[in-house]
Amino acid sequence: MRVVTASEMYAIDRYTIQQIGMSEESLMENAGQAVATVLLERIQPAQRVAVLAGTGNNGGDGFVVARVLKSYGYTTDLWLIPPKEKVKGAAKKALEIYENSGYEVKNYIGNEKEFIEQLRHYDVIIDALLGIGINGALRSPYKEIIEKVNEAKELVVYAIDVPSGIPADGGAVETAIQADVTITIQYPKLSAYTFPTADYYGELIVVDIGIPPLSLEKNAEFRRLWSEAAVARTLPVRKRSSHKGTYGKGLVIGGSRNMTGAVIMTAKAALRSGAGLLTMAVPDDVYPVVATHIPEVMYHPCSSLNGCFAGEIDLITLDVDAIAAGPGMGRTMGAKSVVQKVLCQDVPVVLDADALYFWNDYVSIIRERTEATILTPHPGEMARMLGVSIDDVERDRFGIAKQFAMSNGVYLVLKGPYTIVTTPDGKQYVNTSGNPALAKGGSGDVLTGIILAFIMQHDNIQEAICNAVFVHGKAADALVEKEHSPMDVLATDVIEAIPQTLFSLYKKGASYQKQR
Ligand SMILES: NC(=O)C1=CN([C@@H]2O[C@H](COP(=O)(O)OP(=O)(O)OC[C@H]3O[C@@H](n4cnc5c(N)ncnc54)[C@H](OP(=O)(O)O)[C@@H]3O)[C@@H](O)[C@H]2O)[C@H](O)CC1
Ligand SMILES: [K+]
Repeated sequence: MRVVTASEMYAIDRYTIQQIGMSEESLMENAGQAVATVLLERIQPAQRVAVLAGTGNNGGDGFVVARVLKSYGYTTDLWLIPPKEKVKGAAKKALEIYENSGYEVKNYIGNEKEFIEQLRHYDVIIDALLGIGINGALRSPYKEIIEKVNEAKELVVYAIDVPSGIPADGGAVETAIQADVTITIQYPKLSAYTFPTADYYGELIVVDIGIPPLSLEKNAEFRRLWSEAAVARTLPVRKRSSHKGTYGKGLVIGGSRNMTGAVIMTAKAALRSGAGLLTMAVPDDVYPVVATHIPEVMYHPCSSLNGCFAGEIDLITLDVDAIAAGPGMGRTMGAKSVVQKVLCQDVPVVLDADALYFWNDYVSIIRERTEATILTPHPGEMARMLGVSIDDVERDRFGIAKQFAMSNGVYLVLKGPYTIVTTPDGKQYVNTSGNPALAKGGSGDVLTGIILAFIMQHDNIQEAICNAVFVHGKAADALVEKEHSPMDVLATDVIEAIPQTLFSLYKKGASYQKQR
């Protein structure tokens, strides 16, 4: 499933109309019919419905929906918010068809009191006030109407395309429809995957209105959801002839006197995710503590200074296939020097946490690298690396991630709800698993371990990273679906949930694995 911006959606519409030859009216009819099909399955015949329609084509979709619901015998009122003369183009045509079918329009203007009075008699509101054409802060009377609808908590609200008031591309929200369900036309919009806007969508349902894929390919950048089906399809298959070396020799670098747990979690997660052989490089001061925790790894104690890396690491003798550096290593000059040495190795490198701290000192080395560099910042780290505020990052997660990945030639994993993976050529993948249980210290360390293990087992780095992000979120989902609440889940619980998650994904992918 692809995700689009408002301007891409308009370009897709234009192309479909002008180059492919579908009429605007038929697209609107398809949109209204597709939305109505969902509504007919969900709304009970005894429920009273109000369709609230605005000036634009979102209102036009609403006219079609109101007509279909009435044709099926539903008690439905169509409230037209602007004066009728303001309705133009395809929406005007849809309104004519509605009226020619013998159905009545209720005008908001002049009947404001009646509207407010009626509101409490409805069970269901269909929000066709504003779609992707919203510009600037909400104007009267839309603002007041939306506030009244939101106040009536007993109403079930279905929004068409986007909850009215939400900017399609995401950003700050002052007033917007708080939908129970949003039925999006053809492709989800960015704001369904950024915050705070995503919180207004409720359940998201996408309906197809028959726009050919060619219109999308010609007019939209590559941005897609990475779902369970994609993971099941792309998980690597273990060959019967394989041995421990087949799945890579990985190196995890991290730890310091104050933070011994992070690197242990990274290593455990990597082992649970299929790393063939794993070595941990830790400051020799903390080696005795770390070594008691994991019997399955080899160790490479490094010289330490005040409990942290002193700066030396002998990477030549280690001979590894991929490296993850950062968890708990501290923000010292010694740590910086170790990371710089790591980046000079000709193997894929994952940098997380403290390894991102001295970003400006690494940029030039990273741009010269030929093997993959994978960075996994959370929004706070991303903001620091760019010298902007966290709000700036959150407001434009997609844009910022793309610009950063392309200009530095890295794979960027911008963490958060709906983690975005961006490849060096700017393709973007939105993760669809995970829940607030992951908003806890240690989550990122676990993800780094899974990524390290997956990039060693898969020859496609993008698929490996996307799958790792998905498995991490899915393991947390599995925990809260069974005996955990989102509050009590620990990062170590997530590691323990990796086996069942992989087990179920492999089962789902069994048919693909046979085909390969
Ligand atoms: N392929 C598709 O996706 C299709 C989508 N359809 C639907 O069309 C809308 C987009 O339609 P559009 O007419 O471009 O935009 P809106 O419906 O959102 O309405 C824009 C008008 O709303 C007024 N406006 C804008 N900003 C504000 C504001 N801040 N406050 C109040 N009002 C605002 C403005 O009108 P004025 O005359 O009042 O200036 C805009 O003109 C899309 O979301 C889908 O639902 C098609 O039906 C089928 C194809
Ligand atoms: K809407």
